[in-house]
Amino acid sequence: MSLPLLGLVGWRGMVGSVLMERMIAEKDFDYVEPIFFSTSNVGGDVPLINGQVLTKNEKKLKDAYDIVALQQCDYIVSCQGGDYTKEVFGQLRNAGWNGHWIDAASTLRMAEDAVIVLDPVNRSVINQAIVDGRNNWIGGNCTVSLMLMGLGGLFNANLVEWVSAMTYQAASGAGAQNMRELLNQMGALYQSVQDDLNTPSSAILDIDRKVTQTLRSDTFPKANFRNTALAGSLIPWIDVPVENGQSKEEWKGGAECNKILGLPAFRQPGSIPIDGLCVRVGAMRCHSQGLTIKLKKHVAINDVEQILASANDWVKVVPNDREQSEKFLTPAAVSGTMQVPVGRLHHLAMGPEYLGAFTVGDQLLWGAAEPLRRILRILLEA
Ligand SMILES: NC(=O)C1=CN([C@@H]2O[C@H](COP(=O)(O)OP(=O)(O)OC[C@H]3O[C@@H](n4cnc5c(N)ncnc54)[C@H](OP(=O)(O)O)[C@@H]3O)[C@@H](O)[C@H]2O)C=CC1
Ligand SMILES: N[C@@H](CC(=O)OP(=O)(O)O)C(=O)O
Repeated sequence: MSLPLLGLVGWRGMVGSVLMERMIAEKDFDYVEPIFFSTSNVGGDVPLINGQVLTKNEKKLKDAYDIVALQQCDYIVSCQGGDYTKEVFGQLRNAGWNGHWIDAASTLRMAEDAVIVLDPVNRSVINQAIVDGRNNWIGGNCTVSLMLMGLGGLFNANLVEWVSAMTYQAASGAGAQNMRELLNQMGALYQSVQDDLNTPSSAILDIDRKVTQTLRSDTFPKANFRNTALAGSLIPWIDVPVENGQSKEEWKGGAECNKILGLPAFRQPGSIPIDGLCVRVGAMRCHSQGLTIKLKKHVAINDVEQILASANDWVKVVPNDREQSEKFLTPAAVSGTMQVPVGRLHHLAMGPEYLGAFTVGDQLLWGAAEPLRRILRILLEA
């Protein structure tokens, strides 16, 4: 029996590469015949992924803008970005293609017929959409998905009145070039004071003065971060401005969370207010979030921990203890892993229903690639 055809677009980018690794690890290619598309190397050889040729028949890269070629696919997964989706998706549907479109880009997320996929949190929404014959499946914003992976238990138990999320987002969310630039910035700072650091008697305020001069100098590498330093600093704005003083990244918190949970649209009666400030920090690929959660009632911390821990297989409750927080609740500990630790759980001074929490997650795994490969498997098994 022939396998369903899976078109892969954007497989060599940063998100796409993480997706490929995860699909190989989970043996997803045993269930599909992949067809690799390219926007830049049409006719080139299909890639070796982890040393393997994954295609059984098609050995050349197809044109990612060739609607007829795309139409042959039963499923298309795109990690190519929003501009590609804007250009191709409408043409494909207008040409009568009714296969499953699975996409990492934000373009279609809020479209009425699109489902934002995060199955450990919204499997019931996905199941209903399958019954309804939906075929547009979009991965959520990384910050949103990671918050829901961490806090899903409280939302599912209908305990959340509102959430304020203060984020600490990694350079990877801005793209591969930004990760490189962050490291170049770190290197430039180090170089500017290398001799002083090697001299134990040097004065720390002199070192600091040189670092600040370097941060502000015209030659500091910062083109990708819109001429702003990230290393040794932070950037309190992510993505374009929208209404109400929010950045688009902040708007996504409310808009996407409510949609993922199957609740009324953000700011409509019955939706959960979710808002905060999104900040870029010098982490590589883990987004962290400091959360203030107003619960609908007081819930004992032991019960909160139990509700959170039992929500999915990846959330890990870290006891609110200094050593364990330092060891397990950091980007350094979580990077490259599937775990989503949540900790610093305690009632806040504002009152017994106010809960403080901190969560960390890899924004390329649960924040981008993993929900896509999981919806593919769900659809293949449906
Ligand atoms: N970065 C993130 O955190 C997240 C991104 N997304 C979405 O995923 C999309 C893709 O993001 P991301 O993977 O970071 O983008 P990349 O820039 O890493 O890759 C996008 C495409 O750029 C082309 N490309 C050109 N030069 C290179 C190169 N040197 N190495 C690899 N690819 C290259 C490839 O297309 P081709 O092979 O056709 O030339 C590739 O598919 C985003 O636009 C966004 O919509 C979603 C969630 C999180
Ligand atoms: N905006 C996110 C990354 C991202 O790609 O988000 P989205 O998938 O919503 O465009 C960040 O900067 O960390």
